[in-house]
Amino acid sequence: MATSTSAISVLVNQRPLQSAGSFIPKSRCRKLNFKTHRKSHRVCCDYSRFEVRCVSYRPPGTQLNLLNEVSFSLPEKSFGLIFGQSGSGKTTLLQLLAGLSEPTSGSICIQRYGNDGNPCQPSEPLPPEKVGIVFQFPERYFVADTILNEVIFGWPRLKGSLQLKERLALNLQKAITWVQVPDLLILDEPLAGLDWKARADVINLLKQLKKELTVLVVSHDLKELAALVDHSWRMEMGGFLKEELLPI
Ligand SMILES: Nc1ncnc2c1ncn2[C@@H]1O[C@H](COP(=O)(O)OP(=O)(O)OP(=O)(O)O)[C@@H](O)[C@H]1O
Repeated sequence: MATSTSAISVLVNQRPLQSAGSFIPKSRCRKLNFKTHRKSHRVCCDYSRFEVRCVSYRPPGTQLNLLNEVSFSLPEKSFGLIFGQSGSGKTTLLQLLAGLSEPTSGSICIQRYGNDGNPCQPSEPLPPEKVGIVFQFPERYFVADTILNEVIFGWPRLKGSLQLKERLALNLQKAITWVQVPDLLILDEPLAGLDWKARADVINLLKQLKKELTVLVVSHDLKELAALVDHSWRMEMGGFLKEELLPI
């Protein structure tokens, strides 16, 4: 069973990876009139973080918050792990990060910092196209092994349309290359239901991906992922998140 491995491939491997450090060009200096600085001067942005600020979520038509003032941040090119009891709200949080639902309050953004540790630009909302998501049950969402095959799945399969298909496929390939890899990759239970070989493959893949992008994982498999983890949080029942070392 290698469902999750192929799902990650669907989202990532078919596209060229960004070169290391391309998330924010090193020491990109801009002339800014940024509010935290009293007067306009040269500001150097050295690194960035994905920041979730005081996010609460209540599904439309319900009376209960699934997430309650969740705040955390993840530096670029680091590996974060969220663990916690079933039903505490972990998947709900990932869905907000991927832009599949909107927070009821709070914000999800990218904040760039200078080498003095202060913000060097106003924060920007995290655009959904910068986020790749591997769902807990990818087989429910995908039918093919590559993005290209997935997208052209419904295309005409008649003999005579081969040329048209080739042309469309070429255009698609260009579009996919243009979109490139996400900056933030989130994975919901990437090891669940896999045999030992597939689990080892996914862990190796995550190790490689961590060099290229920021990774956030929700998992119960804490021991197997521990070596990769830079930051971890526990989601408590009721959708309360707190920073906590892995309990292993
Ligand atoms: N649209 C919705 N409306 C109402 N309740 C919902 C909705 N979506 C999820 N829930 C409930 O919110 C809670 C959190 O669900 P969520 O799937 O985020 O938990 P989880 O921590 O990811 O659990 P698991 O580890 O089992 O995947 C659950 O009790 C779930 O039933």
